[in-house]
Amino acid sequence: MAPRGKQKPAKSAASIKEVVRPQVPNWPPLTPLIPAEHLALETLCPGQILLVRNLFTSNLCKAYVSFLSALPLNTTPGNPKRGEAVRVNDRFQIEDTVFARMLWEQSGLQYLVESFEDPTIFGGKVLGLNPNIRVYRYRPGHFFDPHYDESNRLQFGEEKVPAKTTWTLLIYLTTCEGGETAFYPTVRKRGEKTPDPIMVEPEAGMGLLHKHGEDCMLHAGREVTSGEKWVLRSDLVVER
Ligand SMILES: O=C(O)CCC(=O)C(=O)O
Ligand SMILES: [Fe+2]
Repeated sequence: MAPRGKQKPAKSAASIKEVVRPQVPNWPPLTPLIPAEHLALETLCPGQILLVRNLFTSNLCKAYVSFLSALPLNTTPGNPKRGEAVRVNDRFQIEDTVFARMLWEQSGLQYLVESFEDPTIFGGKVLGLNPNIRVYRYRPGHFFDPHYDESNRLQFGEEKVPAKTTWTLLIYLTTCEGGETAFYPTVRKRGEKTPDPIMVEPEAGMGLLHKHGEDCMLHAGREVTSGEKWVLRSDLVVER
């Protein structure tokens, strides 16, 4: 007989798969929504930061926060890898092509991006949203230190089109105190005064797009002081 404790119960193929690839969430439907023609992509910083107010209605935000609260969120440890920004929040991450497509097509984002006055700012032919969906919950005391977001290469869609991410998408699902997304413009000429940071206060339902990759602005998620800040994150994907 094998010594006690040496034998492990055999895992079925299904349970191994679950460990490696968590099941995709059964996301709530994207309704109610304001028709896309009634929304607008506002420029906060030309070629760098765009905002869409009421991308999600307050009822939709509430439905999402209640749904997301039941997901297995992981608290990110405060010890990042070398070169990574300190980030303290609770997060959930999933590869979900179906949801990414639903969010792109149904929320109004596709319409807004494709009808934007200067489509060149997106850095190529926009294909949709990154299936790498992230959910963040920041509780009081949580924050994301200053960092740059990288552009990632991927094969997009069933046709595996060579693609890359060019802009970060954040959708704020709550309004809270603190928790601003702060952007730090760089000083262009020597001796010039450091410009004030551009502060975006989380507003339930607001979408934010900001350019990332090589000319990403340094940015941070400031500490939440009261309430909870919930964010859905993806990226714009373009052909490469
Ligand atoms: O939560 C925020 O305000 C910023 C999030 C962020 O910078 C990121 O996801 O890379
Ligand atoms: Fe970021």
